[in-house]
This record gives sequence, C-alpha cells and structure tokens, in this order.
Amino acid sequence: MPMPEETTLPAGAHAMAPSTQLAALGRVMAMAEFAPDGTLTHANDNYLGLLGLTREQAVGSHHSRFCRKSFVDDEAYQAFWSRLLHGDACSGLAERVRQDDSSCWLEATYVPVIDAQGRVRQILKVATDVTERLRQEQDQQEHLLRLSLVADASHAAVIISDAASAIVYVNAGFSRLLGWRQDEAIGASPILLLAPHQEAAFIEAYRAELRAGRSIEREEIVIGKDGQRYWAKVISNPVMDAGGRWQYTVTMLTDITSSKLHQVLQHRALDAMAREQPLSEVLDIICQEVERIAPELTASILEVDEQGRLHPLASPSLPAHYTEALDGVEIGPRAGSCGTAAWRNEAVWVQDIAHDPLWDGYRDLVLSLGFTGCWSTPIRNSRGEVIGTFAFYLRQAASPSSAHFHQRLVDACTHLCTLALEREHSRQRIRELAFYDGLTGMPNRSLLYARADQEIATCSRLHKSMAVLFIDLDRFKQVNDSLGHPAGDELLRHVAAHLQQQLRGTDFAGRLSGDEFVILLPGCSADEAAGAVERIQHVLAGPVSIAGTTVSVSASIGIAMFPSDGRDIETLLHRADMAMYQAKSCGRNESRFFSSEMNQLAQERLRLENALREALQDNQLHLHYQPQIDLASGRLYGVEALARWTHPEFGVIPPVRFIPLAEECGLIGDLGRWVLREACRQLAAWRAAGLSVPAVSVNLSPTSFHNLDLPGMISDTLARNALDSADLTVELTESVLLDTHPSTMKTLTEVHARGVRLSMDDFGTGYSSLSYLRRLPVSELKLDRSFVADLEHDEAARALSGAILGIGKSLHLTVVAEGVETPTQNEMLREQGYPVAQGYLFSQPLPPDEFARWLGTAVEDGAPG
Ligand SMILES: Nc1nc2c(ncn2[C@@H]2O[C@@H]3COP(=O)(O)O[C@H]4[C@@H](O)[C@H](n5cnc6c(=O)[nH]c(N)nc65)O[C@@H]4COP(=O)(O)O[C@H]3[C@H]2O)c(=O)[nH]1
Repeated sequence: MPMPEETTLPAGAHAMAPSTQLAALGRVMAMAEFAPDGTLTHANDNYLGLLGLTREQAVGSHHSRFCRKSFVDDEAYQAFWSRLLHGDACSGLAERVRQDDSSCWLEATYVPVIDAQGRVRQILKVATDVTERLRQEQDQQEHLLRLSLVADASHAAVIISDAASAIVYVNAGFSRLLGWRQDEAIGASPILLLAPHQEAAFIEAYRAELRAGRSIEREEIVIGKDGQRYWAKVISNPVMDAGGRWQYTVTMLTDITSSKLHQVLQHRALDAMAREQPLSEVLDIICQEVERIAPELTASILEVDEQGRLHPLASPSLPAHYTEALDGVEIGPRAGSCGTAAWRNEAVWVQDIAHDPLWDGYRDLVLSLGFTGCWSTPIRNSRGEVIGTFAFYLRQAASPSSAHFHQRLVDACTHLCTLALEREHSRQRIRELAFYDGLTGMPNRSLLYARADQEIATCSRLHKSMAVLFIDLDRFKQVNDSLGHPAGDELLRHVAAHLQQQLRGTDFAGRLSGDEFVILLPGCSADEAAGAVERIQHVLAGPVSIAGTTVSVSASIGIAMFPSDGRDIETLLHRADMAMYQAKSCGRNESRFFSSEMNQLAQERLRLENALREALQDNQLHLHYQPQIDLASGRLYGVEALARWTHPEFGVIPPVRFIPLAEECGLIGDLGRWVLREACRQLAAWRAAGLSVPAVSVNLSPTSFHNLDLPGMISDTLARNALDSADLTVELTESVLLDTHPSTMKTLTEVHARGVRLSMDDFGTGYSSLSYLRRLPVSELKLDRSFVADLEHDEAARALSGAILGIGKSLHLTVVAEGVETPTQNEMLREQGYPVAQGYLFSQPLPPDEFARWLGTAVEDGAPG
C-alpha cells in the first residue's frame, strides 16, 4: 500500500459549520475532534464504527493510537501535526488502524479551528471510508498490469487507438514485429503508419464499421518501419463508452506471412496441378506468383538431370535467349548460382554477380539483363537428391529485412517445386510402367497397339502401305535355360538396343513378350520391308558376349503388309506371327512374307491341335510295337512302342507331325503318361497271354522330365501291371541335354535309380558332346538310322557306326542299330559286333495283335525276322 499522502488545503475553516449541516454531515461521514495535543475529544458513531472502538475506548486517546507505528515514527507525521498546529488544513488518504489491527483507508480532511487570538483550539476531522474503493482500484491496477504483461509477451502486435485514430498504446510485440518504438508510434494513425498504400475510401469504410460498433477481421499486407512487407491477420475491436460512442479501438496484428505465402502460392499451383496442367505451366504459375508478391524478384526454375546437367523448366520473365543458353550447362563448383547450388546441394547467394568468381564464364549474359544478384536454392526430392534449382534474380541488393521475407518465399516455392517435379516424375514413371517394357525400355504391347492404330489411320488417309515385322529370336529358350535368366535378359536388352538403332523416321519398335519384338515400318513397301529385314538380320547376326560366353544370335522374321494382309493391328500381327512361324520352321535366321496359304496352314494347324486334344481325351491314339532283335541269338530283345493316330476326318497323321504339335500346345506331358500306361498294360497283357516279351521301350520328350512326379508315376504304373523296372526302357533324345530345367537331371537320375533303363535315341545326329554320356545315367545307345542307311555305300558311315559301337562298349552300354532294312545292313552290323538291331527287315511297327501273331510266327521259325 502506498503511504497516505497528506495534502494541505487552503486555510479557511475558522468556525464550525452551522449545526444542521453538521448533523447532516455527521450522518454520512465519520467526524472527530482532537485537542491541539492530539487527544481525541469527540467522535461520532461513524468514526467509532470505522475504527471498531467504543466511545470510552476512543475518547481520550492520542491520535497516534489510530495510526500505524511506522507512520507515527516517520518525520511526515510530525510535519503533519506541525502544519495543523500552524493553522493549515490537511487532507488526503490516510491509513488508520482498527481495534482488531486491520487497516482502514480514509479520505480525510483535518481542519484546525482557530480562535480570535489566532491560536488553534481544536482540530476537526471529517473522513470517509475508502477502503473498499481502494481495494477495487488496486485490483484493477493489478489486472491492467497483468494485461500489459500479456500484451507485451504476445508475438502479436497490439495497438490501442482513440476515436480520432491516434495510437495511444502499442505493446512490445508491435515494436518487435514492425520496428517502431512505442514513442514513435504514439499519436500516429495505425492505417497511415502500417498500410500507407490503402486508399481513402478504404480507410473511411474501416472507420465506419468501427464507429458502428462492429469488429473487423481481415488479412492485409502491412509494411514495417524499414519497408519490410508482412501478411498480417488484423482484428480491430471498437470499445464503446457507456453512451454507445466509439471511444477506442483495440487492434491486434498477427504475422501470417509464412502460412499466407504457402496458401497463396499453393492455391494457384495446386489448382493447376489438380487440373493436370503441364509441368511447365504449373512452374510458370509459381514464378509469376512470386513476382507478383515480391516485384523486385525475377524467378527461375531449372531441372537437374541424372547426368548433372541443367535444363530450363520455367522463367516466364527471363528472355528466351538467356534460358536457352543455360540448357545443358553442367553443374559444378563454379557454375553460376544455380549450377553451384545443385553441385553443393545447398543454397548459393551471389550478391555481386559482376565480381563473384562463381559467375566466371556466365556473367556477361546475366549482367546485360540488368541483374546484379542471384540466389539459388536446390530443389530436392523426398530422398534428398537434387532434382532442380529455384532461383531469384535481383536488380539491386536486397535489404537485410527483405532477406527474411525472401527466405520464406524460397521455402514455400521449393516445397511446391518438389511436389510438382516429383509428381511429374511419378507420372512419367507410371507412363513408363504402363507403356514401356521394364526390361528393355522399349514400348510395350499397349503402346505398340496405340501407335499402330495411329500409323494405320495415317497410312490409310495418305494411301500408303505399312509393313509389320514380327521378330522372334532363334533358340532363345536354350540361351535362357543354359546360361540362366539374367543372361537371357541381357541378350534381350542387347537385341532391343540393336533393333532400336535400326529405326528410321516414323519406324516404331516394341517388345510384345518374351523374345518377340515387333517393328512397324509406316509408308514402307514390300520391297523396302525385305531390305529392312535383311538389315535387321545382318545387325543381329553378330556374335554377342553374354555372361562370359559368346552367343550367336539370329532371328526369324515374319512380315505382314497393310492394307493387303489386314487393315487392323490385331490381324496384321497375327499374320506376321504366322509368317514368322513359317520362317522358323524353315530353319534359323529366315524370314517370310505372309501369304494366304500360310493362313490356311495355320487354320489347319489349329484344327489339328483341337483334334489332338480330343484324341487324347477320347482315347483315339494307339500304340504300334516294333521288335528289337538280339543279333547273336536271333531272339526278341524288346519292343519299341510308337504312337499312332488315325483321325476320322484327317486320316492317318504321322508322329513326326503330331508329336511336335503336342509339344507346342502343351499336350506332350499327357501323351507321355498315356503311352507309358498303355505300353505297360500291353506288356502285361502279352505276358498274361503267354507271350515272352522281354521289355518295352517308350519315347518320352524332354519336357516330360520337368515333372518331378514322373519317377513315382512310372513305379506306380509298373506295380499296377505287376512289372519289374527292368521290363521298361525309356528312350530320350539328345535334346534333353540342352534342357537346363532344374528338374530334368533330378528326374532322370531318379528314374534310373528305380532300375528303369534309359536309352539315348537317334545317337550320333545331335550335339555330339560325348562328355554327357558320362553324366547321364543311360544304359543304351540307339545308332541313328541315317548311319545304317549309308552303311552299304559310305565308308565314313561304316567307320562312324564302328566308332559309336566302340564308344558304347567302352562305356558298357548296349548299342541298338535302328532302321535296318536290308540283309546286307544286318550282316554288316553283325560283323561290326552290334548286339541288337531294329528295322523293317525284321518288322514294321505293328498293332498289338499283329505283333503277337508276328512273334508267334517268329518263334516257330526260331529266328524272328
Ligand atoms: N525308314 C525307316 N524307318 C524305320 C525303320 N524301322 C523303324 N523306323 C521308324 O523309325 C522311327 C523310330 O522311332 P524314333 O527314332 O524314336 O522316332 C520317333 C519318335 O521320336 C517319335 N515318336 C513316336 N512315338 C512317340 C511317342 O509315343 N512319344 C514320343 N515322345 N515320341 C514318339 O516319332 C518318331 C517317328 O516315329 P515313327 O514314324 O513311328 O518312326 C519310327 C519307326 O517307324 C526302318 O527300317 N526304316
């Protein structure tokens, strides 16, 4: 509590007031009379009540009894009494002590009563209790103090202005945000100070709202003391007096520059992105918005490619010749602001282009445009890699205060640029995934079809032809199987690259699937197409080093012509595919134009394929059996089961036709299983009928050995027919060696392990690697019939058959000579030491009952054949 201040009233109360007035005063006020020595002589009830004393307790006490000791001991107390005794009235706020030692505050006036001789006779005191009022005032002051503490601590700028729009108060936040000290702001008009650009009409409308007692909330650009611009949220609240008149305005400004920058920039840029506007337009919008917000800046956005080169993306206010000159510039430690920023992966601010060494070699171009500074910031993707730069060019040095604002612009813009660039990259990636083949980077089937439709439409309009080339690599599967899939992929990439190098003008190449490629040659005649095919085959023919091995590549190519072979891409591709199939069946590295006969052949093939499927389902296939003769004893060594198919409509179809077909259309597994079951059943049936047939051989294609269940299936079949594993021989061809399917060797070994003999068919014609004979668990070789056919006339054939027998013997393998047709051949083989022979000389392959008859006859004769 402050010390009560005792002030002196002008002297003048020389006599008591009239009694009626005093009585009235006594009813509302505390009144007392003191003797000049300070003794209380009279006190009214109000006075006594105020001090909490009875009249007896109070009257006769000295004045000091009612005061705090600290006051009584103070010089001020003596001075107070001296003034009174000197005849001066005193009035002021006084603290007095109640009976219970609590304080009460009085607004008191002491008036000395002076007699005719000029002596002080008594001192009258009139007082009002102001304890409650003081408490309220103190509370209010504390409240105000707390309020101003809050206002000062706030980041917001608080302004209180009066009805004449003069600032009466600003908080510390105001000075912090806008730069003016309190004494500089007081008295100024808030709008003129902070928004001098506002028009008179705006100011009047603002004031009218406040005058009407309505609050205002707006987002405005305000300008600080040093010219720095901010976006502020401005809330003005009018304070009205009791009569409803506008007295004050409390205005609060919050800095929303960052969020507003994001909002303004984002609104337009994101809107453009949502509308699927091209990247360059989205980035142009960002630059234009920046230049609108900060006209002292010229913005530019560059892309950094994977090779570290710059490419202009957007710079709507820079001349084209300047941005074109930047295209392809390599980033580096001294490559202007942008090239250096991208190189360092950090912002580079060059304030003096004319002298900064980073601009050596580039400065003339930019100085001639009037720019003196350039601030460039890297744009990074979500992995932190630099994908572009965002730069401001300045014509004059920026003030330190605007640097803060510019930094905020950079932050907002680089964020948006990242978004736009990453979005563009993802769109490109999606386009690539949707339209390009991931392995080779070539257009995929979808893009190929779309492009073909366009080209067909163009060729049709211009009455031009177009060639569609269907390219299939020869023996790609073997590369894939023998060298592994990564090597196969490498080969495909190699071929794709070479094909693309062959394209000219509007030519278009795509990968259809696997090792199938398609090339469209719009406007190309058949002759020109033939030339292109020759060129392609020549380019592909060279040996390629893949996975450390040299591989010779070749391709079979089918050609279909628009419009003669088809008017839509599906038909053209289908026909080019047929032509390719024909080319392939003629050997490697061939090409064929589509012809209507091919179409017929293809149709027939399709019919045959369906018929074979049905034949297998409906048990229309049969087995014929050809005897194999032990040459030393003339006895039956075994029989070879050979599949036969007579179609009700197409007639007899030879195995050389339907076996490859079954292979191609995936029926070979079913066929093999059927042959195994049927041959074993027949062997058991013959034996049951008393015929002595030592063993049966069945042919299985390499694909059958992919099936790991094959050994189990063989054992089951043998068991079901009560046969031993030695009763069965499985013939396989040398092509099984080229089959690198992981199951093949395992299945072969397992079949062998179960005691089933393996026989190598057509030996001597295939891949001529003898080393495999050690690896494969074969027990028998079958000399190919081509050697036998030439035995009589060809010395070399004789030598070879002798050599093959020698190999067989040295490896302890039985060698069976196939295709023995004449007694001379038979004799020669016998002389060479061949143990077993098979051929028309002994018997054609026969149906089971005929074979039974043949065997009966042969047994009777004692020497079959
Ligand atoms: N010129 C001549 N030919 C003779 C002579 N002796 C036998 N042949 C024929 O030579 C072929 C021997 O069968 P392959 O070499 O395994 O050759 C078979 C075999 O690779 C395949 N094949 C036949 N049946 C099956 C089968 O059930 N499964 C599989 N995977 N292939 C089979 O079809 C090929 C041809 O079979 P076929 O037409 O039955 O032809 C048979 C047979 O009729 C002869 O003295 N002179």
